[in-house]
Amino acid sequence: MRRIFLIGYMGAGKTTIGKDLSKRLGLSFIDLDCYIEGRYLKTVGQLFAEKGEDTFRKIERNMLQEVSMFEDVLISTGGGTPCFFENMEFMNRNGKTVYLRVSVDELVKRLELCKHTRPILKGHSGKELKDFVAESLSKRSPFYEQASVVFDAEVMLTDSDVQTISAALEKIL
Ligand SMILES: Nc1ncnc2c1ncn2[C@@H]1O[C@H](COP(=O)(O)OP(=O)(O)OP(=O)(O)O)[C@@H](O)[C@H]1O
Ligand SMILES: O=C(O)C1=C[C@@H](O)[C@@H](O)[C@H](O)C1
Ligand SMILES: [Mg+2]
Repeated sequence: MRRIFLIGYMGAGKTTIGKDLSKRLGLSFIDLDCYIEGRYLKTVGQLFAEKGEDTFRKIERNMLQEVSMFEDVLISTGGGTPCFFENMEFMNRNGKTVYLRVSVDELVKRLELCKHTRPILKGHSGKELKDFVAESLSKRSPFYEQASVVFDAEVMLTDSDVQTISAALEKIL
């Protein structure tokens, strides 16, 4: 049985790279944010707005535990998933965790383009966005760094990079 959890900050590429990686490894793909949206028939943004972050985090933990029943699967988590409750420890007990590490400057560049779909960024831009990302990444890093494997995802990963990651993961699965 093989189960991978892809973790990292918003914009690290968990959803983008996860799809490709799962195909190469012959695993089913689940994006935890999409799974939650499908179950609640609401976007993550709507859930934050209507129920608040605390309730979203409880939903996220419950859905994480539910998708972790699946076997031979790659699960792309939400950016905050490893940092609440005992989720990081839970993932390490139930599969291999893979952290996509990206610097603050690169994250800010990517998030400027898609920040409106991430409620936690609260529409910040420019220096405010950079300060926010720097502060929250420093709080979250101790969780992310508990991953079984860390990959540098600073540059747009090419086919051959994803192939290298896939081959490295084959060895530890
Ligand atoms: N390696 C990369 N280089 C440059 N841009 C990237 C890279 N990976 C993803 N992106 C871009 O960054 C944006 C965010 O990527 P993606 O949605 O995969 O991040 P995520 O880690 O799933 O974030 P979230 O935690 O918010 O779900 C997308 O617009 C995507 O095209
Ligand atoms: O980093 C975060 O806290 C989040 C990341 C997204 O994947 C979503 O789960 C949500 O927007 C919260
Ligand atoms: Mg995602």
